[in-house]
Amino acid sequence: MVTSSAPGKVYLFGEHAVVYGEPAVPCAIERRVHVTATEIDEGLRIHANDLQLDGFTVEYSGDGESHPDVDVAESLVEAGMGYVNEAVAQARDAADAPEAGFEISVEGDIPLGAGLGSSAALVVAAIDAATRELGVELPASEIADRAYQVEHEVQDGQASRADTFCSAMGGAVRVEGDDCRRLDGIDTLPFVIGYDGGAGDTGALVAGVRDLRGKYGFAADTVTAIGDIVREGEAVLGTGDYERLGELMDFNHGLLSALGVSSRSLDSMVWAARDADAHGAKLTGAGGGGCIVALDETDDALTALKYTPGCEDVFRAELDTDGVRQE
Ligand SMILES: Nc1ncnc2c1ncn2[C@@H]1O[C@H](COP(=O)(O)OP(=O)(O)O)[C@@H](O)[C@H]1O
Ligand SMILES: C[C@@](O)(CCOP(=O)(O)O)CC(=O)O
Ligand SMILES: [Mg+2]
Repeated sequence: MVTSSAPGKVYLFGEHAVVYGEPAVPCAIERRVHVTATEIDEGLRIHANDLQLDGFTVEYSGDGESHPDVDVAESLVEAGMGYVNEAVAQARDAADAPEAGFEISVEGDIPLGAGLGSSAALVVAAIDAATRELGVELPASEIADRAYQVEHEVQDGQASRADTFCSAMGGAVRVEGDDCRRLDGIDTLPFVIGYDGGAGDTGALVAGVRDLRGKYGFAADTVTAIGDIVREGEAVLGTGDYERLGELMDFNHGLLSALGVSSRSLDSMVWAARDADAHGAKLTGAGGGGCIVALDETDDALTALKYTPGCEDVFRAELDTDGVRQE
Protein backbone atom coordinates (compact mmCIF):
# COMPACT_ATOMS: atom_id res chain seq x y z
CA MET A 1 0.00 0.00 0.00
CA VAL A 2 1.43 3.39 -1.03
CA THR A 3 0.01 6.85 -0.39
CA SER A 4 1.11 9.83 -2.49
CA SER A 5 -0.12 13.40 -2.46
CA ALA A 6 0.02 16.29 -4.90
CA PRO A 7 -0.92 19.98 -4.51
CA GLY A 8 -3.62 22.08 -6.10
CA LYS A 9 -2.81 25.47 -7.61
CA VAL A 10 -3.94 28.99 -8.34
CA TYR A 11 -3.21 30.85 -11.54
CA LEU A 12 -1.33 34.06 -10.86
CA PHE A 13 -1.80 34.72 -14.58
CA GLY A 14 -2.65 33.13 -17.88
CA GLU A 15 -5.40 30.49 -17.63
CA HIS A 16 -7.34 29.85 -20.85
CA ALA A 17 -4.78 31.72 -22.98
CA VAL A 18 -2.30 28.95 -22.10
CA VAL A 19 -4.48 26.52 -24.07
CA TYR A 20 -3.54 28.50 -27.24
CA GLY A 21 0.20 28.58 -26.63
CA GLU A 22 0.46 31.77 -24.55
CA PRO A 23 2.52 31.51 -21.35
CA ALA A 24 0.92 31.08 -17.91
CA VAL A 25 2.15 31.17 -14.31
CA PRO A 26 0.32 28.75 -12.00
CA CYS A 27 1.48 28.41 -8.38
CA ALA A 28 1.09 25.30 -6.22
CA ILE A 29 -0.76 25.81 -2.92
CA GLU A 30 -0.76 23.93 0.36
CA ARG A 31 -3.98 22.05 -0.34
CA ARG A 32 -3.55 18.47 -1.49
CA VAL A 33 -5.19 15.38 -2.89
CA HIS A 34 -4.03 12.13 -1.25
CA VAL A 35 -4.27 8.89 -3.21
CA THR A 36 -3.65 5.45 -1.71
CA ALA A 37 -2.98 2.61 -4.14
CA THR A 38 -3.05 -1.06 -3.14
CA GLU A 39 -2.32 -3.80 -5.65
CA ILE A 40 -5.10 -6.41 -5.91
CA ASP A 41 -5.49 -9.51 -8.06
CA GLU A 42 -7.31 -7.84 -10.92
CA GLY A 43 -9.53 -4.91 -11.98
CA LEU A 44 -9.96 -1.52 -10.38
CA ARG A 45 -11.86 -0.50 -7.26
CA ILE A 46 -12.19 3.21 -6.56
CA HIS A 47 -13.23 4.91 -3.32
CA ALA A 48 -13.71 8.65 -3.54
CA ASN A 49 -15.49 10.03 -0.50
CA ASP A 50 -14.84 13.61 -1.60
CA LEU A 51 -16.80 13.40 -4.78
CA GLN A 52 -19.40 15.78 -3.43
CA LEU A 53 -21.82 16.75 -6.13
CA ASP A 54 -24.66 19.11 -5.36
CA GLY A 55 -24.44 18.25 -1.70
CA PHE A 56 -24.32 14.50 -2.16
CA THR A 57 -21.36 12.57 -0.86
CA VAL A 58 -20.64 9.72 -3.15
CA GLU A 59 -18.58 6.66 -2.54
CA TYR A 60 -18.22 4.64 -5.64
CA SER A 61 -16.30 1.60 -6.58
CA GLY A 62 -16.18 0.36 -10.09
CA ASP A 63 -14.23 -1.53 -12.68
CA GLY A 64 -14.61 1.22 -15.25
CA GLU A 65 -17.81 -0.34 -16.55
CA SER A 66 -20.28 -0.25 -13.67
CA HIS A 67 -21.69 3.00 -12.29
CA PRO A 68 -22.46 3.95 -8.73
CA ASP A 69 -26.10 4.18 -7.82
CA VAL A 70 -26.33 7.89 -7.04
CA ASP A 71 -28.71 10.62 -7.96
CA VAL A 72 -26.25 12.87 -9.80
CA ALA A 73 -25.39 13.50 -13.42
CA GLU A 74 -23.69 10.44 -14.83
CA SER A 75 -21.28 12.67 -16.74
CA LEU A 76 -19.85 13.98 -13.46
CA VAL A 77 -19.39 10.50 -12.06
CA GLU A 78 -17.88 9.31 -15.34
CA ALA A 79 -15.43 12.21 -15.29
CA GLY A 80 -14.41 11.33 -11.74
CA MET A 81 -13.88 7.69 -12.66
CA GLY A 82 -12.27 8.69 -15.96
CA TYR A 83 -9.38 10.52 -14.29
CA VAL A 84 -8.60 7.54 -12.06
CA ASN A 85 -9.07 4.95 -14.84
CA GLU A 86 -6.70 6.80 -17.15
CA ALA A 87 -4.16 7.48 -14.40
CA VAL A 88 -4.09 3.77 -13.57
CA ALA A 89 -3.67 2.97 -17.29
CA GLN A 90 -0.62 5.28 -17.35
CA ALA A 91 0.82 3.58 -14.25
CA ARG A 92 0.34 0.11 -15.77
CA ASP A 93 2.06 1.31 -18.91
CA ALA A 94 4.97 2.94 -17.05
CA ALA A 95 5.54 -0.18 -14.93
CA ASP A 96 5.03 -2.53 -17.87
CA ALA A 97 2.32 -4.33 -15.90
CA PRO A 98 -0.78 -4.20 -18.13
CA GLU A 99 -2.76 -6.64 -15.98
CA ALA A 100 -2.07 -5.07 -12.55
CA GLY A 101 -5.21 -4.66 -10.42
CA PHE A 102 -5.67 -1.78 -7.97
CA GLU A 103 -7.76 -0.55 -5.13
CA ILE A 104 -7.55 3.26 -5.20
CA SER A 105 -8.72 5.58 -2.39
CA VAL A 106 -8.90 9.33 -2.92
CA GLU A 107 -9.27 12.10 -0.39
CA GLY A 108 -8.32 15.73 -0.36
CA ASP A 109 -8.93 19.27 0.80
CA ILE A 110 -9.22 20.93 -2.61
CA PRO A 111 -12.76 21.91 -3.62
CA LEU A 112 -13.74 20.10 -6.83
CA GLY A 113 -14.21 21.94 -10.10
CA ALA A 114 -13.46 25.28 -8.45
CA GLY A 115 -10.34 26.33 -10.36
CA LEU A 116 -7.84 25.01 -7.82
CA GLY A 117 -6.71 22.09 -9.97
CA SER A 118 -8.19 19.14 -8.06
CA SER A 119 -8.25 17.07 -11.25
CA ALA A 120 -4.53 17.53 -11.92
CA ALA A 121 -3.63 16.84 -8.28
CA LEU A 122 -5.73 13.67 -8.34
CA VAL A 123 -4.12 12.37 -11.52
CA VAL A 124 -0.54 13.26 -10.49
CA ALA A 125 -0.92 11.64 -7.05
CA ALA A 126 -2.64 8.57 -8.54
CA ILE A 127 0.12 7.93 -11.10
CA ASP A 128 2.80 8.32 -8.41
CA ALA A 129 1.07 6.03 -5.89
CA ALA A 130 0.18 3.32 -8.42
CA THR A 131 3.64 3.17 -10.02
CA ARG A 132 5.38 3.09 -6.62
CA GLU A 133 3.04 0.30 -5.55
CA LEU A 134 4.38 -1.63 -8.56
CA GLY A 135 7.94 -0.89 -7.49
CA VAL A 136 8.66 1.83 -10.06
CA GLU A 137 9.73 5.36 -9.13
CA LEU A 138 9.11 7.86 -11.93
CA PRO A 139 10.80 11.28 -12.09
CA ALA A 140 8.39 14.17 -11.45
CA SER A 141 8.80 15.33 -15.05
CA GLU A 142 7.51 12.00 -16.37
CA ILE A 143 4.59 12.03 -13.93
CA ALA A 144 3.76 15.53 -15.19
CA ASP A 145 3.86 14.37 -18.79
CA ARG A 146 1.74 11.28 -18.19
CA ALA A 147 -0.75 13.27 -16.10
CA TYR A 148 -1.08 15.77 -18.94
CA GLN A 149 -1.94 12.90 -21.32
CA VAL A 150 -4.72 11.91 -18.89
CA GLU A 151 -6.21 15.42 -18.59
CA HIS A 152 -5.99 15.81 -22.36
CA GLU A 153 -7.83 12.53 -22.85
CA VAL A 154 -10.53 13.01 -20.20
CA GLN A 155 -11.14 16.67 -21.11
CA ASP A 156 -11.71 15.83 -24.79
CA GLY A 157 -8.42 17.14 -26.07
CA GLN A 158 -8.77 20.47 -24.27
CA ALA A 159 -6.02 20.84 -21.69
CA SER A 160 -2.72 22.61 -21.30
CA ARG A 161 0.27 21.22 -19.43
CA ALA A 162 0.00 23.97 -16.81
CA ASP A 163 -2.03 22.33 -14.02
CA THR A 164 -0.37 18.92 -14.18
CA PHE A 165 3.19 20.30 -14.42
CA CYS A 166 2.57 22.66 -11.49
CA SER A 167 1.08 19.90 -9.34
CA ALA A 168 3.95 17.50 -10.08
CA MET A 169 6.76 20.04 -9.51
CA GLY A 170 5.33 22.40 -6.85
CA GLY A 171 6.22 26.08 -6.47
CA ALA A 172 5.59 28.76 -9.08
CA VAL A 173 5.98 27.48 -12.63
CA ARG A 174 5.88 28.86 -16.14
CA VAL A 175 4.26 26.93 -18.96
CA GLU A 176 4.22 27.91 -22.62
CA GLY A 177 3.15 25.13 -24.97
CA ASP A 178 5.45 22.17 -24.30
CA ASP A 179 8.01 24.36 -22.55
CA CYS A 180 7.49 23.85 -18.81
CA ARG A 181 9.84 25.15 -16.12
CA ARG A 182 9.96 25.94 -12.43
CA LEU A 183 10.53 29.57 -11.48
CA ASP A 184 13.39 29.74 -9.00
CA GLY A 185 13.48 31.94 -5.94
CA ILE A 186 9.70 32.36 -5.49
CA ASP A 187 9.06 30.98 -1.99
CA THR A 188 6.08 32.94 -0.80
CA LEU A 189 3.16 34.95 -2.16
CA PRO A 190 0.31 36.31 0.00
CA PHE A 191 -2.62 34.45 -1.58
CA VAL A 192 -6.15 34.81 -0.23
CA ILE A 193 -8.77 32.57 -1.79
CA GLY A 194 -12.52 33.17 -1.91
CA TYR A 195 -14.80 30.26 -2.83
CA ASP A 196 -18.43 30.68 -3.87
CA GLY A 197 -19.26 27.02 -3.19
CA GLY A 198 -19.90 26.42 -6.88
CA ALA A 199 -18.06 24.86 -9.77
CA GLY A 200 -17.45 25.51 -13.44
CA ASP A 201 -17.46 23.01 -16.29
CA THR A 202 -13.85 23.24 -17.49
CA GLY A 203 -14.51 21.63 -20.88
CA ALA A 204 -17.51 23.84 -21.68
CA LEU A 205 -15.73 27.04 -20.58
CA VAL A 206 -12.64 26.22 -22.67
CA ALA A 207 -14.91 25.49 -25.64
CA GLY A 208 -16.68 28.85 -25.15
CA VAL A 209 -13.39 30.75 -25.34
CA ARG A 210 -12.32 28.72 -28.37
CA ASP A 211 -15.57 29.64 -30.16
CA LEU A 212 -15.27 33.37 -29.35
CA ARG A 213 -11.66 33.33 -30.48
CA GLY A 214 -12.67 31.81 -33.81
CA LYS A 215 -15.58 34.22 -34.23
CA TYR A 216 -13.98 37.59 -33.45
CA GLY A 217 -10.51 38.90 -34.19
CA PHE A 218 -10.71 41.03 -31.04
CA ALA A 219 -11.36 37.92 -28.94
CA ALA A 220 -8.20 36.34 -30.42
CA ASP A 221 -6.42 39.64 -29.61
CA THR A 222 -7.74 39.39 -26.04
CA VAL A 223 -6.13 35.96 -25.68
CA THR A 224 -2.84 37.41 -27.00
CA ALA A 225 -3.16 40.35 -24.59
CA ILE A 226 -3.42 37.88 -21.68
CA GLY A 227 -0.09 36.47 -22.90
CA ASP A 228 1.33 40.03 -22.81
CA ILE A 229 0.19 40.38 -19.19
CA VAL A 230 1.98 37.14 -18.31
CA ARG A 231 5.21 38.30 -19.99
CA GLU A 232 5.00 41.59 -18.07
CA GLY A 233 4.10 39.77 -14.85
CA GLU A 234 6.91 37.27 -14.91
CA ALA A 235 9.43 40.11 -15.09
CA VAL A 236 7.87 41.64 -11.95
CA LEU A 237 7.49 38.37 -10.04
CA GLY A 238 11.03 38.13 -8.70
CA THR A 239 11.04 41.75 -7.47
CA GLY A 240 8.31 41.25 -4.85
CA ASP A 241 6.48 44.32 -6.21
CA TYR A 242 3.00 43.19 -5.12
CA GLU A 243 1.47 46.48 -6.22
CA ARG A 244 2.39 45.85 -9.87
CA LEU A 245 1.58 42.14 -9.68
CA GLY A 246 -1.85 43.03 -8.32
CA GLU A 247 -2.46 45.58 -11.05
CA LEU A 248 -1.66 42.92 -13.65
CA MET A 249 -3.95 40.40 -11.91
CA ASP A 250 -6.79 42.95 -12.07
CA PHE A 251 -6.17 43.46 -15.79
CA ASN A 252 -6.03 39.68 -16.35
CA HIS A 253 -9.41 39.29 -14.61
CA GLY A 254 -10.94 41.98 -16.82
CA LEU A 255 -9.85 40.16 -19.96
CA LEU A 256 -11.09 36.79 -18.66
CA SER A 257 -14.38 38.49 -17.92
CA ALA A 258 -14.48 39.84 -21.49
CA LEU A 259 -13.98 36.26 -22.70
CA GLY A 260 -17.14 35.28 -20.80
CA VAL A 261 -15.67 33.02 -18.11
CA SER A 262 -16.39 35.08 -14.99
CA SER A 263 -19.66 35.05 -13.07
CA ARG A 264 -21.64 37.33 -10.80
CA SER A 265 -20.30 35.69 -7.63
CA LEU A 266 -16.70 35.60 -8.89
CA ASP A 267 -16.94 39.29 -9.82
CA SER A 268 -18.45 40.20 -6.47
CA MET A 269 -15.66 38.39 -4.59
CA VAL A 270 -13.06 40.09 -6.80
CA TRP A 271 -14.57 43.50 -6.00
CA ALA A 272 -14.84 42.74 -2.28
CA ALA A 273 -11.11 41.96 -2.21
CA ARG A 274 -10.25 45.10 -4.20
CA ASP A 275 -12.47 47.29 -2.01
CA ALA A 276 -10.55 45.93 0.98
CA ASP A 277 -7.33 47.19 -0.65
CA ALA A 278 -5.95 43.88 -1.82
CA HIS A 279 -3.14 44.51 -4.32
CA GLY A 280 -5.23 42.73 -6.95
CA ALA A 281 -7.75 39.96 -7.48
CA LYS A 282 -8.84 37.64 -10.27
CA LEU A 283 -10.69 34.42 -10.88
CA THR A 284 -8.50 31.33 -11.00
CA GLY A 285 -8.78 28.36 -13.34
CA ALA A 286 -11.55 27.76 -15.82
CA GLY A 287 -14.03 30.13 -14.09
CA GLY A 288 -17.82 30.02 -14.36
CA GLY A 289 -17.94 29.62 -10.56
CA GLY A 290 -15.56 28.45 -7.88
CA CYS A 291 -12.61 30.48 -6.64
CA ILE A 292 -10.92 33.84 -6.88
CA VAL A 293 -7.39 34.59 -5.77
CA ALA A 294 -6.41 37.91 -4.22
CA LEU A 295 -2.97 39.18 -3.28
CA ASP A 296 -2.98 40.64 0.24
CA GLU A 297 -0.52 40.23 3.09
CA THR A 298 -2.91 41.89 5.58
CA ASP A 299 -6.12 40.30 6.93
CA ASP A 300 -8.34 42.90 5.26
CA ALA A 301 -9.37 41.01 2.11
CA LEU A 302 -9.82 37.85 4.19
CA THR A 303 -12.19 39.66 6.56
CA ALA A 304 -14.07 41.43 3.76
CA LEU A 305 -14.63 38.17 1.87
CA LYS A 306 -15.94 36.52 5.04
CA TYR A 307 -18.85 38.98 4.98
CA THR A 308 -19.38 39.00 1.20
CA PRO A 309 -22.71 37.49 0.13
CA GLY A 310 -22.04 34.55 -2.16
CA CYS A 311 -18.63 33.82 -0.65
CA GLU A 312 -18.97 30.47 1.16
CA ASP A 313 -15.42 29.97 2.27
CA VAL A 314 -12.29 32.08 2.47
CA PHE A 315 -8.80 30.98 3.37
CA ARG A 316 -5.20 31.92 3.04
CA ALA A 317 -3.22 29.58 0.77
CA GLU A 318 0.53 29.30 1.23
CA LEU A 319 2.64 28.68 -1.83
CA ASP A 320 3.65 25.01 -1.69
CA THR A 321 7.22 24.51 -2.86
CA ASP A 322 6.74 20.72 -2.74
CA GLY A 323 5.15 18.93 -5.67
CA VAL A 324 4.12 15.28 -5.74
CA ARG A 325 5.47 13.25 -2.83
CA GLN A 326 5.08 9.95 -1.13
CA GLU A 327 3.44 10.26 2.29
N1 LIG B 1 -10.91 13.98 -4.49
C1 LIG B 1 -11.50 13.62 -5.64
N2 LIG B 1 -12.25 12.51 -5.73
C2 LIG B 1 -12.84 12.17 -6.88
N3 LIG B 1 -12.78 12.89 -8.02
C3 LIG B 1 -12.05 13.99 -8.01
C4 LIG B 1 -11.36 14.42 -6.83
N4 LIG B 1 -10.72 15.58 -7.11
C5 LIG B 1 -11.01 15.85 -8.42
N5 LIG B 1 -11.80 14.92 -8.97
C6 LIG B 1 -12.30 14.93 -10.35
O1 LIG B 1 -11.88 16.15 -10.95
C7 LIG B 1 -13.04 16.93 -11.37
C8 LIG B 1 -12.77 18.42 -11.22
O2 LIG B 1 -11.81 18.81 -12.20
P1 LIG B 1 -11.94 20.18 -13.02
O3 LIG B 1 -13.32 20.31 -13.56
O4 LIG B 1 -10.80 20.22 -13.95
O5 LIG B 1 -11.80 21.30 -11.89
P2 LIG B 1 -10.56 21.61 -10.97
O6 LIG B 1 -9.40 20.89 -11.55
O7 LIG B 1 -10.41 23.09 -11.03
O8 LIG B 1 -10.92 21.18 -9.58
C9 LIG B 1 -14.14 16.42 -10.46
O9 LIG B 1 -15.42 16.66 -11.03
C10 LIG B 1 -13.81 14.94 -10.38
O10 LIG B 1 -14.22 14.29 -11.56
C1 LIG C 1 -8.81 26.89 -18.37
C2 LIG C 1 -7.49 26.17 -18.15
O1 LIG C 1 -6.43 27.02 -18.62
C3 LIG C 1 -7.24 25.89 -16.67
C4 LIG C 1 -8.27 25.04 -15.98
O2 LIG C 1 -8.00 24.94 -14.58
P1 LIG C 1 -9.03 24.21 -13.59
O3 LIG C 1 -9.17 22.79 -14.07
O4 LIG C 1 -10.32 24.96 -13.67
O5 LIG C 1 -8.40 24.28 -12.25
C5 LIG C 1 -7.49 24.90 -18.97
C6 LIG C 1 -6.13 24.24 -19.11
O6 LIG C 1 -5.08 24.93 -19.04
O7 LIG C 1 -6.08 23.02 -19.33
MG1 LIG D 1 -8.86 20.67 -13.60
